[in-house]
Amino acid sequence: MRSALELHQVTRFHGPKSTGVAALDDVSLSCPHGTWTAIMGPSGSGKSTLLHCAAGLDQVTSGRVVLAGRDITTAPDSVLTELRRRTVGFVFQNFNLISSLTAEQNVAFPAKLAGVRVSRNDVREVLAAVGLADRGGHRPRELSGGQQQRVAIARAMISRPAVLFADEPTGALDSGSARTVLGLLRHMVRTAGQTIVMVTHDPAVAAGADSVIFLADGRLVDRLDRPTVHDVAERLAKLES
Ligand SMILES: Nc1ncnc2c1ncn2[C@@H]1O[C@H](COP(=O)(O)OP(=O)(O)OP(=O)(O)O)[C@@H](O)[C@H]1O
Repeated sequence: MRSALELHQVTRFHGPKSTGVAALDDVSLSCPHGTWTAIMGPSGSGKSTLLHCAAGLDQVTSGRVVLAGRDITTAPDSVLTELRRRTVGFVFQNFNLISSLTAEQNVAFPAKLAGVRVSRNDVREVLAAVGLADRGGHRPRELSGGQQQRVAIARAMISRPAVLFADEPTGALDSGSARTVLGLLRHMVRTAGQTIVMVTHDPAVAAGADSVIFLADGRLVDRLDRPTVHDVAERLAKLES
């Protein structure tokens, strides 16, 4: 099976070589299509840097990144911009919805900005898929945190991204809403074959994924397939001690 995302010996250095920091150090990783990968590790271990390099938001110092079959390592800005619009989707901790726009308008807005035509039907379909068919006319303040995050997921999904990147997608949610959002992500992987790459600090969230990779000091140091909350928490505690 071809991978949706591949990192080959990726290093990302910040600052001058003598005094700088290797935020990522020789990381190789393959995420097959239709799988959900969680990235964990202590604070400062390189999780966000990995996500940003994988999504084409940051450039690697050495190594290669192949996203949806395309080597993006040395791609020019114009290609990366196009890629961000059409090939990847992003979901962040704080939803990043526009408060003056309705849920439907929020979902359609980035696509419109990118000059991509989306029909009202497309918007309604994707909102229905996240269980918000009856909330399209509501503004963010009229929605719960979990509902706002589901609007953000619908917004990311409308371009049918090859990879959905999520940075602490449940970090701002109560446990009930977090469960709903995680259930939705699981459903997207299982029924639509969506590929997800997610950063989280929470073992219970990581245990929803198919695999968990662990970073420490920029290096990929461990991996769990079919993770349980207990196993994830134990491995993480070992890295943090
Ligand atoms: N722009 C930058 N300039 C210099 N150092 C940086 C820069 N960005 C990140 N770093 C360093 O690279 C390392 C990895 O940072 P990164 O944000 O990827 O870690 P993280 O695992 O996501 O951390 P956290 O869990 O605290 O968000 C850290 O030591 C950080 O200080």
